[in-house]
Amino acid sequence: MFVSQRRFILKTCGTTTPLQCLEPLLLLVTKYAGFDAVEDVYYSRKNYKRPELQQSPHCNFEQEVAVLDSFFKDGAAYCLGSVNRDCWYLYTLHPLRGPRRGTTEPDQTLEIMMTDLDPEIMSIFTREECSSAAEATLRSGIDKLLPDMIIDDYLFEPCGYSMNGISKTEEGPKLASGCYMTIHITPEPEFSYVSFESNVPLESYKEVIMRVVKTFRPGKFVLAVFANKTSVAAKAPRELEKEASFGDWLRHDVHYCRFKSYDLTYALYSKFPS
Ligand SMILES: C[S@@+](CC[C@H](N)C(=O)[O-])C[C@H]1O[C@@H](n2cnc3c(N)ncnc32)[C@H](O)[C@@H]1O
Repeated sequence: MFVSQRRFILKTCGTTTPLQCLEPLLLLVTKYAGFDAVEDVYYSRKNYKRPELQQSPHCNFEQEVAVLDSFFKDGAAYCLGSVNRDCWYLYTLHPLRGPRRGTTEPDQTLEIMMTDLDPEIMSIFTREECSSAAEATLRSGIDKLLPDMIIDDYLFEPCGYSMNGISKTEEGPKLASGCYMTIHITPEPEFSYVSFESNVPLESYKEVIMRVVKTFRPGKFVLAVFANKTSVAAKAPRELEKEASFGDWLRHDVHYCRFKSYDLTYALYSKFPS
């Protein structure tokens, strides 16, 4: 969970039920932070491998949307990608119509959702191979993905890895202060999955994406890149729309979307025919 002055970011996994925190979260924000309106919401996830194992309302996106709609009156739900294969669901407020309240401070997000990962790399994220999270961070090269990050990492027993990073604010940072990156790794070969997310402001994400996919070597990955008009990354969604490959990974699907103040590109790449 990342908390900043005007925003919460919650990332969960497994069979957690993040939408159930909406009501208490909104109450707490009103009571303790004095905010009286929600400026925007981004609820997103990749399609599940085994949706039937989830708990309500997360077994299907329609149920999730119904819960979100009960809180927000101007929400819009999207599915990008192929509904019978790989896709990515998004619920957000203020699609294209209506006045937008609040500020338009620069904002951008890069998400890379990777599946079918190289077992040799995945073995790093087990207690058998590494005795500490710090060792796994160094051996995998996670520490080199973005410069100047203070990393809080965790290696699960017997396997699994999570890290949260915040950019350093002193020593003349190469990155803007307050940037985050977060990586979560499920190394089990039957359902291996790695998610990477960051709000680092860059004009182009091509190099970071290449570093990330070379580090984890997925068979397949989904990209989602958001940027608003005031961001240095404003042109990044358009740039990625044109990117037919990343090294050995070929693109199989792409969508470019325009929202009121954000542009978004979704794309699916794989090493094999999809
Ligand atoms: C990356 S973790 C989930 C991370 C979660 N978002 C977090 O930071 O708490 C998922 C991987 O860790 C393993 N794991 C081991 N113990 C776990 C636990 N107590 N909770 C969640 N995952 C666990 C799972 O088998 C899976 O490979």
